[in-house]
Amino acid sequence: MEEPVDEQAGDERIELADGAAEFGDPDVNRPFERFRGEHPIVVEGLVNKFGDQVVHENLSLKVNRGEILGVVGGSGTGKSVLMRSIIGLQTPDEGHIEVFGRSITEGDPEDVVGVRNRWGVLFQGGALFSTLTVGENVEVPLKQFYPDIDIDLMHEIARYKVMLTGLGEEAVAKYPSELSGGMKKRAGLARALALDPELLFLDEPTAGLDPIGAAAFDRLTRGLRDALGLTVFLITHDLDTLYEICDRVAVLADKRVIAVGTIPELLETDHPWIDEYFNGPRGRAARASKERAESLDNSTARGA
Ligand SMILES: Nc1ncnc2c1ncn2[C@@H]1O[C@H](COP(=O)(O)OP(=O)(O)OP(=O)(O)O)[C@@H](O)[C@H]1O
Repeated sequence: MEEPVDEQAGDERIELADGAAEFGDPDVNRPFERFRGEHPIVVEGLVNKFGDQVVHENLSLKVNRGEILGVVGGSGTGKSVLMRSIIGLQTPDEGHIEVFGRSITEGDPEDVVGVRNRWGVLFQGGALFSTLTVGENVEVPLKQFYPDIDIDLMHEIARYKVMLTGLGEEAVAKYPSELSGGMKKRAGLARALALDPELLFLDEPTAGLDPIGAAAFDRLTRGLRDALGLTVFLITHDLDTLYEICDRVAVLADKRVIAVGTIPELLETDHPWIDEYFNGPRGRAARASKERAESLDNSTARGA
């Protein structure tokens, strides 16, 4: 038997179907889309050259959704160039990069704009605008991507993001020159979080911080990843950071990613750089510190 046709309901269905079709189109920028695939970042066969200098040659890497991936390598091995390639600030000579399943290296640049508002970046040193207050710095990406947003709402979002990074409310009105190094990093992080990103890029976030400040920043990074469900691409030279918060570590050497895995997995490889890095005096000290902290945790748990 045929269903009775309700013209009004039919119209509604058509309207909904139209809307759904528009949002289902992969070419449309969907502001509230969340990536559900396994690898938010996929790099394949990357080549980067500056004149005669080959920085990357056939570099490949996949980042898992929800992980904190530490990226290490000697100075000048191309960690920052890799990050810049992924976020579209460096055009590679060859290779393919996808972020959230969309090509960064090919296709319509407008499409990349639709992906760019889904990541946040903390550059080395914070890269804050010195003539803007912390709050105004956080508002920069909001104004860029959501120019019609209500001004009071924008101030409120900026205030919230600043406080999310552990800075007091009074920091909102301060200029970068009035902040300590650690506070600048947090302010830069607040700006990186302005657009509620799914993906966070951190370039040497603990460089220049004292050990206590660095440990606090590590805890903040892990806490934000856990609370907000972020994926974190973290370039660092800080062995304590690797041991404390990174799920996996990617090692850059010989112009490519030579290994990626947990630290115990990396220790099983016999690459001389990896061996020297993790088994050298600093590597041993970081491991001992991690083991001490774990044994303290265990004895506290047993005593409780
Ligand atoms: N715009 C550029 N023009 C020319 N050469 C560049 C440019 N950007 C980077 N390079 C070169 O590429 C190489 C890799 O640089 P990159 O900054 O990625 O290294 P890195 O691994 O991040 O180093 P560090 O650990 O010291 O920060 C370096 O030799 C650098 O001089």
